[in-house]
Amino acid sequence: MPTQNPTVAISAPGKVLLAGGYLVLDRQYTGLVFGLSARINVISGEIHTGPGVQLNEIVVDSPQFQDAQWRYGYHLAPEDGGIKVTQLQVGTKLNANPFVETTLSYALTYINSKTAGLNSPTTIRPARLIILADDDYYSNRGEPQGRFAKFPVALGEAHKTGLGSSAALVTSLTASLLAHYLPRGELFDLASDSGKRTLHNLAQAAHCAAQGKVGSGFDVAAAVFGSCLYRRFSPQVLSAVPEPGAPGFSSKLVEVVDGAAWDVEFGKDALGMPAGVALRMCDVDCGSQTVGMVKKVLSWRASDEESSKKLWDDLQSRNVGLGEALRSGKTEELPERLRGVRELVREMGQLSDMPIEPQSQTELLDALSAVEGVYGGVVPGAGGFDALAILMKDDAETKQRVEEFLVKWSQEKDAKVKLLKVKGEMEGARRENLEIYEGWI
Ligand SMILES: Nc1ncnc2c1ncn2[C@@H]1O[C@H](COP(=O)(O)OP(=O)(O)OP(=O)(O)O)[C@@H](O)[C@H]1O
Ligand SMILES: C[C@@](O)(CCOP(=O)(O)O)CC(=O)O
Repeated sequence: MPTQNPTVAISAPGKVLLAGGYLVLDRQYTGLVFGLSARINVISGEIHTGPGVQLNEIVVDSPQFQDAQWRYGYHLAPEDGGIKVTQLQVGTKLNANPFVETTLSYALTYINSKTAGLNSPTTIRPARLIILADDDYYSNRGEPQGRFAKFPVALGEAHKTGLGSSAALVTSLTASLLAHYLPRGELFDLASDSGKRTLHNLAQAAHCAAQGKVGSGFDVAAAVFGSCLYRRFSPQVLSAVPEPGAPGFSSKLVEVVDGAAWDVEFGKDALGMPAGVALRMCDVDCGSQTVGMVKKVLSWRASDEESSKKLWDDLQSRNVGLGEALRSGKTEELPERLRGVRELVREMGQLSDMPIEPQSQTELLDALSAVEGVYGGVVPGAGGFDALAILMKDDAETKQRVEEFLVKWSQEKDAKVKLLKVKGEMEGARRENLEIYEGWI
């Protein structure tokens, strides 16, 4: 009788790129990356074949959202194509989820190769995976149920707050599959450095494939390792991986994931958060189109290499100074260092004709920075209208002052600005105990 695969729960944090947006796309520069306490959780468990469940079927549920279930068949593709995953049509709806589907193809192919002695899809038994997201990932949430809110809408209609749900999802889903099918201590142990590296490499490959572009990967790095001083991997590390199911996909994927070409750096000791200081996120209920912004800024950089290099070098130096002040606990330096970073970010926006720190965000940041107990803040990552990142004293009085200020600001400006529950945190992906999901699994 085959042994049961263990029911496993793994969570991964969201992300905020406090400093280094755009620069971190180039390996010459680094980014101050913080994990966030808003986590994406994936619980894996067996499903028993029976009426309605095919022999080779994996079901993925996102029970917080309406109609959010994806069912997949899978088979071993010929010519070393790995495990090919195909979404099964249920009724008339076939709402694809590229992040889930691509992650299944990549992780199951890697897993199958690692149990290659059997070289049969039966080593990958049917499973059910449940995705639960802390509610700060989306603005329009319904009734909270413990850490997890029920959302009154379909996933596609949820207002994202830009905390990196896709990277956290791909990471926790990858880790859950690895832990479910490769028992801990034999071929995969998330608690070990080698296990985290395997998870990072596999999740980066899947996330970049699902997104259809190779970003810097800081978001997956945060999901795996938590807060760190991040230097991206060389894009060509992933360039030779074929499509899932294509000849040679399996061998190439395993060669890349297990290979030594990953020149990525995660300076865990190079970044920290001083005691008594909290990184908080301020949602402006809007959002940004990162891809278009990146294209415009990089086009400016290419068109004006000399002055853009000087600006980026100066900004890198100010970003490093901010990271140093945080690591060493020099909170008295934070206001000036945050102002210095913002000044060059605004200049980059002006020169590239891309409002990285739009006027309305400038006004809000300046006003917030004047609230007692607030050190300052930035438009993180690509900037625009995603949630702001602010550094403030980690005490109830400051939190109350900030929330009162935001209520007043929202009324005066006819805006919807609120402090999210989420906080910066150092830890990356981790196993969770099942009891925190009571009522959901
Ligand atoms: N709870 C969830 N269940 C299933 N899929 C999810 C869930 N949350 C996010 N996703 C997947 O991730 C996608 C959102 O990723 P996207 O890259 O657009 O934004 P993000 O990663 O949340 O934020 P950012 O702007 O920081 O990248 C959704 O379209 C969906 O495919
Ligand atoms: C602009 C960029 O440097 C950061 C994007 O950050 P965010 O998605 O806005 O949180 C792109 C990248 O690093 O992949």
